[in-house]
Amino acid sequence: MSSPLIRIINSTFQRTTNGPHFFPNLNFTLQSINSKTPIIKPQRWSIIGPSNSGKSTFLQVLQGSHVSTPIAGRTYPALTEKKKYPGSAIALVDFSAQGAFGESVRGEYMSSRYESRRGATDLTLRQWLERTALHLPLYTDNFDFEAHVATKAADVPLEVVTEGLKLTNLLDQPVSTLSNGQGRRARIAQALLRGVDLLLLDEPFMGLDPWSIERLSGLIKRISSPEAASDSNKIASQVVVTQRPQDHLPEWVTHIAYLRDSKVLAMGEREEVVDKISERGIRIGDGGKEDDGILHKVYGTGKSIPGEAESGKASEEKQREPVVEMSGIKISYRDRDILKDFSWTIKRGDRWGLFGPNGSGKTTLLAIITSDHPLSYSQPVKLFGRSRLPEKGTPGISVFELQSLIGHSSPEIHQFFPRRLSLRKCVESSWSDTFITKPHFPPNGPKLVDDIFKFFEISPEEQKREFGECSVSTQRLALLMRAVVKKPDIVILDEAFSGMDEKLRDRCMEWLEGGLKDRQALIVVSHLDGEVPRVVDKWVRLREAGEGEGAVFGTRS
Ligand SMILES: Nc1ncnc2c1ncn2[C@@H]1O[C@H](COP(=O)(O)OP(=O)(O)OP(=O)(O)O)[C@@H](O)[C@H]1O
Repeated sequence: MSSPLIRIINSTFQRTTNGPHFFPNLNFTLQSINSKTPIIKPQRWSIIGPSNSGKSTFLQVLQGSHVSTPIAGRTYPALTEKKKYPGSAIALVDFSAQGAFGESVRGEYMSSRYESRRGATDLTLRQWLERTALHLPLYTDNFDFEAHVATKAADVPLEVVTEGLKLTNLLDQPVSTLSNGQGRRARIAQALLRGVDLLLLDEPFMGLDPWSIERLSGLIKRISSPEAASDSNKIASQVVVTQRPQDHLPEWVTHIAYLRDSKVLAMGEREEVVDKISERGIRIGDGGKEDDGILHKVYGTGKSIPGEAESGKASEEKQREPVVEMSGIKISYRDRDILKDFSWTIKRGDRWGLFGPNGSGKTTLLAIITSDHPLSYSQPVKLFGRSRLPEKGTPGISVFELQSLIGHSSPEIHQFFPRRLSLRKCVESSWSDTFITKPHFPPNGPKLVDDIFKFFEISPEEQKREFGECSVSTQRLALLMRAVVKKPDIVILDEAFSGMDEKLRDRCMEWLEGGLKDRQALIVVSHLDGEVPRVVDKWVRLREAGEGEGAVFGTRS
């Protein structure tokens, strides 16, 4: 029998010796798979719980963080045998909104993501992976990185990892320009390159398209198999993931710990825990998968209509004013076409879903609408009937005008939103020129803010809480409220519900169903059916480079 990788016996944890206790009397064992005594059935754990239940903290405990009482209650027998320390043998990859790439993006806001001339400190994916895998500094003057990388090999070949994560053709791209999903895959590649024994992945599937989920899921299964552990040419690492109760439960998960309020509600073999938890009325898995959902139609075999979506009520359709008119957009980076001859008209009252795999150009298109993309000046796009630059005596539409007409929530805004602002100030910043400048309230502004907080039952006391202190679920809610509160003509919800608890998400859906006015247009981006509001009735699906020509349009009905 091999020694366990982690053994926790009847231990309780604290952040500091005077701080509150969590996971009281925890017992947890993770068997190790190694080449000498392979165990037949690998243990693959999923730590499940709603937002704020302590999932990330649980991973930190496994990693060796936080004070354990008794100190000797938490040990790493298999690592000790190999003379390894948890710090070097265990990697925790969390995709928390801030600092996804550490120093390499240095607080640049999204408009800079699209600029072609980049600073010397902006690393390519290859440089970033090589430097972090070899524990080199990211930037140092007068240091010959190339020579250093050439003489030192990483524990695991770069190509093997990047191939497995579909990153090979992105290696020469600056890391700061990777799409959300690409960035997540890059973070996992970075950890794998370090050749760790245990990979702790905090919500790894969030924001990934169905194909990337399948690929990553397959990779996790492969690297954590006894076959990989016994073959020195293969990448091998045990894996523990966290997920929300409603997320799809991968078939390879063998063990579950279900958490609530930093306590373990049930722990053990998969089926046992699923049964035990369902007795309490909690459902695990498959909340985001609906066979009759809109995404089934978008990506499935359902018929789609090439060209612009048709509406049955043609005359009514004609009367509604367009708020966005794109005719023949073309975006390419170096030799890669992202969007080619793309046309799209969004009218008042439209409820659009914008779908497509990671990296297909959804965020880029939205950045053209919000004018965060420099190409919004030169591309054939009209916003509210006007171009960005003056045209035939008609003045161009300014960034400030656009800001007042558009409400926007996105992972990028989440990433850069100031953590010190209160929830109330976050929502009020809907009327500000920047996140932190004073809002230009209309007369009914404060009342609109009061009303929306009332709808979501957030008391004046709770409104004073700092954004950074709140759970990711509450942060996402605050950003959604910020996007909709001023009742803008265009509401853009880019993955606005990812990281949100199911109950809160449903309440947001209710708000959208009752709260949106006919003059408002809605654009939603999501990779999960459960996160597409029912009001969305039209869709456009982009394709990834090399996946086929052109976008496809369709309707829900
Ligand atoms: N400056 C740049 N240089 C090269 N490629 C870029 C640049 N900026 C963006 N890209 C690429 O453009 C493509 C579109 O990115 P975008 O963020 O719009 O995709 P997305 O559909 O929103 O993806 P996700 O679902 O992962 O958020 C990606 O492949 C990205 O790597």
